[in-house]
Amino acid sequence: MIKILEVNKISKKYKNSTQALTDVNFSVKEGEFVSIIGPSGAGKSTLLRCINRLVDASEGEIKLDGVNLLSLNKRSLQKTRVKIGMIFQHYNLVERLSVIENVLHGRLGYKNILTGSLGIYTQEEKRKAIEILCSLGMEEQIYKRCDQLSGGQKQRVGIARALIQEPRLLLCDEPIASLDPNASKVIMDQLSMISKKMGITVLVNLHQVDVAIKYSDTIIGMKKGSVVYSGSAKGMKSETIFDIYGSEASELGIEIGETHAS
Ligand SMILES: Nc1ncnc2c1ncn2[C@@H]1O[C@H](COP(=O)(O)OP(=O)(O)OP(=O)(O)O)[C@@H](O)[C@H]1O
Repeated sequence: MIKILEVNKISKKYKNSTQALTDVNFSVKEGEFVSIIGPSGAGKSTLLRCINRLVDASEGEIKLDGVNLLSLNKRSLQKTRVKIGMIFQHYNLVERLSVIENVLHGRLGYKNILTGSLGIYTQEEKRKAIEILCSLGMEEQIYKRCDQLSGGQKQRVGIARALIQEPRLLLCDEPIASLDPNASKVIMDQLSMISKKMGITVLVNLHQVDVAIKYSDTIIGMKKGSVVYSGSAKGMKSETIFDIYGSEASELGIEIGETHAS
């Protein structure tokens, strides 16, 4: 399978001297479902943010389809960024706008300043927005304001907004951290469908190790800014989880055998 993403020797030091990432290396294949796990402060969010350049890495290269994202100027970056969808823990929606308006915002990367600022979308874009929302079970919410939605519904709007971008890669920063177990399952099932049926590569930060193991092809385990495990989800052993989480591992209460069986 083709490598869609290559992260080579990435380090990030914030201005306050926090070394958030040190020599991070991994690659992701097209259509793969990859979870990044690790304790709080391990660098998971910083890593995702470096990939879409919300944060600039201090060293290294990040290649998407062979193009080093860190070498792109502002204009080229804007063009390439439409290939990267992003989903956030707190959804990042414009709450006073309708569901469909929020979804259409996902097309802004394809617009010029005028059509973008006036919110001018084609009939085809509107049709596509509705089609995506229906495929995510949101047919009854299309014209509702986002502040009338549940957390799980808001996250589905976030997913729809990312999908209408027609991304090659979907980055999800703790997409279920604010959701109850039922809503979390709906979102994880939809992300899995996006990877397996639509062939879009999914890279997701998760705190829930059991969920990561259940849904992922590959797991990247991080600790103190470094990758300490990179391999198949099925190959994860209790010792690996202990290595990643240290004394926190027992508090997570994960029975690895049960997780693999589910
Ligand atoms: N903007 C910032 N400026 C300075 N330091 C930061 C900034 N963002 C994150 N950090 C620090 O970088 C390190 C990694 O943080 P990061 O948020 O990437 O970890 P994380 O694994 O995503 O944590 P969590 O699971 O709690 O979200 C931490 O020490 C954090 O305090």
